[in-house]
Amino acid sequence: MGYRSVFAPGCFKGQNIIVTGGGSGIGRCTAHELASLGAHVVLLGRKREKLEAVAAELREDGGECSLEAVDIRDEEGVKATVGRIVAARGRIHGLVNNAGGQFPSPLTDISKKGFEAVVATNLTGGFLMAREVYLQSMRQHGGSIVNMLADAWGGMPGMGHSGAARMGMLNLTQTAAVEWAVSGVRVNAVAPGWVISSGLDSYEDEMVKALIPMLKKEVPLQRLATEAEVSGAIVFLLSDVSSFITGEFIKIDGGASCNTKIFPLEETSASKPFQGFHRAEAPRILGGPGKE
Ligand SMILES: CCCCCCC/C=C/C(=O)SCCNC(=O)CCNC(=O)[C@H](O)C(C)(C)COP(=O)(O)OP(=O)(O)OC[C@H]1O[C@@H](n2cnc3c(N)ncnc32)[C@H](O)[C@@H]1OP(=O)(O)O
Ligand SMILES: NC(=O)C1=CN([C@@H]2O[C@H](COP(=O)(O)OP(=O)(O)OC[C@H]3O[C@@H](n4cnc5c(N)ncnc54)[C@H](OP(=O)(O)O)[C@@H]3O)[C@@H](O)[C@H]2O)C=CC1
Repeated sequence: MGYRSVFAPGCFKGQNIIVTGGGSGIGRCTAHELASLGAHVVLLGRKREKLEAVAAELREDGGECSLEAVDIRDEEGVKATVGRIVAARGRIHGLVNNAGGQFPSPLTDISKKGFEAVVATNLTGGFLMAREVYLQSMRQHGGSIVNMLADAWGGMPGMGHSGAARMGMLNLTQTAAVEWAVSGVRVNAVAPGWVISSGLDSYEDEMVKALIPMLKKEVPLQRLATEAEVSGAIVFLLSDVSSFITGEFIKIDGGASCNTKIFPLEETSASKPFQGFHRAEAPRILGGPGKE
């Protein structure tokens, strides 16, 4: 039949792909996936030593990579960094806007500076990266951008600054997709729920431990995601398999956002509230008004 999967070995050969936050967690895992598929990965983050450690791992596995230390919130730094990458590599085929994070805190305890630091990290920084990559390479040659969101579809106590930034990033994803489609650039996003990653090391052990039973109650698949489950979706959106998908996002949340939470998960998974349910009995079962 001649069918060949794009995820076949070497399917990203000849492509230069920037992964921000490539020195740890989901970024590191994505970098491994892409390098194993033949891409030249440009690892980007603030701490050079973290990037060097991941670069050594990739090279040990036979992968190709380079690295750039920059704070994505620094406009001039981002411009110069993207300029150096284009000068060295010729063009940029893909950007994974993964760098980000926050500190958990109730809204009343967040200072203006703290709020702005989180918005700058999760929204402005991603904007600066995407804009520069577009202006300096993708506008001329096309490409694919994948932005990082989070499971922020409702209020999430302690994460108000981050949730606001991620929802901003969703609209930025859609707007960039529309404005840049004419240049052959696709812009999509992934929205994970909680992921077992190095990122969780920055949270207190007690908080992470408390999360597990909570997630079992709220997440239909009853666990946290793995880094590879997120990087798989990122690679799909970067690849030609998704060539007619733009302005879209993929939730990687084990079904959490589909769960209305009206009934406890253990009840709904067995459809217990509706066993033996007949429409005529609705007023009796649900307690609402109805015809006698
Ligand atoms: C909405 C749904 C979200 C779902 C999330 C699901 C789970 C997500 C998990 C993850 O994201 S894992 C990744 C975790 N990794 C990180 O968070 C690392 C990156 N984070 C950071 O670098 C910081 O948190 C930062 C604030 C985003 C940036 O740090 P920066 O070095 O620029 O800030 P500072 O100069 O240190 O501080 C600026 C400002 O912010 C206040 N602040 C910083 N940390 C805290 C804290 N722990 N508690 C309270 N306030 C904090 C800091 O105090 C500064 O403000 P002022 O005090 O000077 O007013
Ligand atoms: N783990 C989870 O449960 C979830 C994570 N996410 C998001 O996924 C992304 C990856 O998270 P994860 O791998 O778990 O966490 P990590 O903390 O391991 O990764 C975050 C990366 O972002 C980099 N980074 C942070 N701020 C900046 C900055 N200003 N400039 C450049 N690089 C920066 C860090 O590198 P350095 O320290 O070198 O700057 C780090 O490598 C983040 O955006 C995170 O918020 C979303 C939903 C859930």
